[in-house]
Amino acid sequence: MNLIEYSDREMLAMGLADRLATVLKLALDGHDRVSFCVPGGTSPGETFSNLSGVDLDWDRVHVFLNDERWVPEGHERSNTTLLKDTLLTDRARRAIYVPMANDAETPEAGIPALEAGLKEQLPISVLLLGMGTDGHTASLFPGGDNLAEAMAEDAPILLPMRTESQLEPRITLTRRVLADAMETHVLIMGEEKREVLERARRADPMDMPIAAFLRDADVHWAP
Ligand SMILES: O=C(O)[C@H](O)[C@@H](O)[C@H](O)[C@H](O)COP(=O)(O)O
Repeated sequence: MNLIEYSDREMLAMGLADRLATVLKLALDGHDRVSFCVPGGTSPGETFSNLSGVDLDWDRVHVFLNDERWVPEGHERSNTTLLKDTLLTDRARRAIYVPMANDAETPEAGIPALEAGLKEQLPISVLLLGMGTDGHTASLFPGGDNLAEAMAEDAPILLPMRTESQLEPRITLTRRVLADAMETHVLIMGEEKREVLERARRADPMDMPIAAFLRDADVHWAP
């Protein structure tokens, strides 16, 4: 793991956007198209806004989420809405959005169509992950009802995930899909998450799923 510390959150949002732009450019130099997989939640908004203004061949960049909360688009907890409002705007409006949500009633009903679209995006070229204070990443939650299946080597691309700590059902890319990424960056902010990160470095991924992705990752942190 490579830890990159920034003096504050604004510097992180600038530095991380810059780093992601560089790795996306490098990937675009070597490939006709690249896939860029990003988290939802509250942390990445400013980084996304900075990145959206970068001059890149966005029309060759396929963007999708790590995971989604099963709520309608436009809902305040919709990661898709966050992505469209903060990243897929400005220059990055030309990027190709790959859906991680649809209007099916349940995750189980929605997943087959989403998997069909995601299949051709793998392996992920550039992966950005977030982390929760319980050590979850994407929607790989400690204690999640499908965690064992989602962490397995033979997991499907996507699985539903339900857990008591979360209001609504989720869908998540599984461990093997995320772990296959060519390049992994993790975004965390605040002292509490820094302590969680230190614990996660020695943890069993079934207890703290972020542990499965740290070894080769660049972790970007600000207080
Ligand atoms: O939908 C989500 O919530 C995520 O994609 C999730 O894995 C997130 O990255 C972490 O929970 C951190 O969330 P915060 O940035 O809100 O702390």
